[in-house]
Amino acid sequence: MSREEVGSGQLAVRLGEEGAALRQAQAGLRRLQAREQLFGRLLASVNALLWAYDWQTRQMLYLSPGYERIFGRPAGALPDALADWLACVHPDDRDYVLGSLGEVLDKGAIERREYRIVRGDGQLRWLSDKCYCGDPDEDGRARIIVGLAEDITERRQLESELQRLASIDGLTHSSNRRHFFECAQRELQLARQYGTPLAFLLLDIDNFKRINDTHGHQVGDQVLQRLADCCVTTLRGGDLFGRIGGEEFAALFPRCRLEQALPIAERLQRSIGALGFAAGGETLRITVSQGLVGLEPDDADLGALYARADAAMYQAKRQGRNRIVRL
Ligand SMILES: Nc1nc2c(ncn2[C@@H]2O[C@H](COP(=O)(O)OP(=O)(O)OP(=O)(O)O)[C@@H](O)[C@H]2O)c(=O)[nH]1
Repeated sequence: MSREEVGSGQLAVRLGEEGAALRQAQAGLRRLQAREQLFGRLLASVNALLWAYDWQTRQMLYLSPGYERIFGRPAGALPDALADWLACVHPDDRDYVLGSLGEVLDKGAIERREYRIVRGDGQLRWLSDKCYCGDPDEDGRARIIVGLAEDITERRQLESELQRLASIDGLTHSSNRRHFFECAQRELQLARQYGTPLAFLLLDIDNFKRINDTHGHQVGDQVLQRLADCCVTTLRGGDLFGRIGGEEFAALFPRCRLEQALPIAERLQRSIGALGFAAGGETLRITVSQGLVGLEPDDADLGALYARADAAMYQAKRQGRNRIVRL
């Protein structure tokens, strides 16, 4: 075989090898492109936003297409995206968002990070924005934070509605016993802390059993509802009020001495006495007995205040009902 023939044979082999390598590279490229398209479709279809932020350069590196949908704004130029992001955060939550972003550098991950944003159309939305931080580079400097933000507004609304429902009395829509005493406990702590006065009132409908027995439970329920409405409108803004038993209600007057609470109890007595209920062709009137007490230095807890108000209220019953007894 001549030298020329050997040379052209080697060239053909090399060309063949290079052609195979090229086809392999092209197939690899097609697979990468297909995978990129798949990721693109996945990111565009999930109702969440993936993001990456370079803590070192203070620049957003990546925002998935969810940004436009969740924030209701165009993605804009990447370098400004963090500023854009913060501008959309509710002003009261901005410090928290920045602070927790820095915190993730120490903790490695923040699983619960919830705050409010204002969308492009002005709507207020709640975000759950978990974030994670990778290990530092070899030079120990570059820090990339990645995050997953989801719109959780509906969940937050549901939670607060459940909370509201768990704290109100289903019939009168006033605070239920548990919620009333929780709030009263907080007020008592504040009164102790700041040395301010506080008054506590128990109010019980007189002969309510007779109303039920004579006119039926429906009329009884109506009495409870209207009495509660009447108390809420008669009391002042900062006062607490709740239904703590069948026909028993309680009120707490923060920063109010016993003498200052008395005119309020008297006003309640008059407003309730003026209520009229249509029952069996006549107008039914109701009265209430009230026990009113003020916080005293010896009162160890809310229980002590409650016990004295209860004793005062039963004294009012024994004295003939339709009256206020102070203790
Ligand atoms: N309609 C109605 N009645 C209720 C409700 N909860 C409790 N009651 C009734 O309230 C009545 C309370 O009766 P008592 O404890 O004997 O008190 P009272 O008749 O008001 O008598 P005094 O308190 O001594 O004036 C009972 O008949 C209970 O059935 C309610 O949600 N709706």
